[in-house]
Amino acid sequence: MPRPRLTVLSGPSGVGKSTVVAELRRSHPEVWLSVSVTTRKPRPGEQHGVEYFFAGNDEFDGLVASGELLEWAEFAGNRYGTPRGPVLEKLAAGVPTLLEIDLQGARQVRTTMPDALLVFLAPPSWEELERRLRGRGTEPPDVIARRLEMGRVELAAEKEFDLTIVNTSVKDVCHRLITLMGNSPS
Ligand SMILES: Nc1nc2c(ncn2[C@@H]2O[C@H](COP(=O)(O)OP(=O)(O)O)[C@@H](O)[C@H]2O)c(=O)[nH]1
Ligand SMILES: Nc1ncnc2c1ncn2[C@@H]1O[C@H](COP(=O)(O)OP(=O)(O)O)[C@@H](O)[C@H]1O
Repeated sequence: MPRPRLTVLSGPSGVGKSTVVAELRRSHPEVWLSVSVTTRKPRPGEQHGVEYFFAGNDEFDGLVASGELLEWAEFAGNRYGTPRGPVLEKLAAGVPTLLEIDLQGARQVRTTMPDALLVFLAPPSWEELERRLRGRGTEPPDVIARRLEMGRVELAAEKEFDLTIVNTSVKDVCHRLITLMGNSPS
């Protein structure tokens, strides 16, 4: 049986990562999408245990202290982390697994799980990235400015990834990802 592949999807805020993950959840239930823990407040429509596990600062501190996170990072004023146990269980059970995490998290996974495939999701252009982030309308202008600043840093790190997919069409991105995840690491 081919080994299942741990795949990481990263890219600047607003590029479409959540949209791609939501489409994968709908169209490819055979892929397991890790649910991260975050100290960020839920956006309208986000459900505890679906998009994220929403946690307080003390709870997050506890998870870090007890080593329950595979990786974690602070991003734009909030903390985010991947629960370790479920990821290892799914991989051991042969289930293709996807983490949608930021650049700092991707770097940690590169070190701790060197077989992982690191995929960078890129916008068609900087202008389109700004348009998407502003168009989403979920953050106030100061938070958008901060995320765009982070976005420049993330875009500069593209070459650290195994490959780049440009998010022009969400369906095409999903198709590429599924194809990649079906191929065992050589
Ligand atoms: N390191 C790490 N980053 C995460 C995790 N979960 C989400 N992120 C990243 O945190 C950043 C902010 O996520 P979010 O607040 O949902 O905003 P959005 O990605 O702009 O919709 C994104 O780059 C996510 O990929 C995680 O478990 N670990
Ligand atoms: N391929 C695409 N074409 C046009 N708009 C897109 C595309 N992918 C995502 N979007 C839109 O861009 C905005 C940001 O997407 P989102 O998934 O929230 O990004 P991220 O999770 O990377 O921050 C959303 O309004 C989303 O509907």
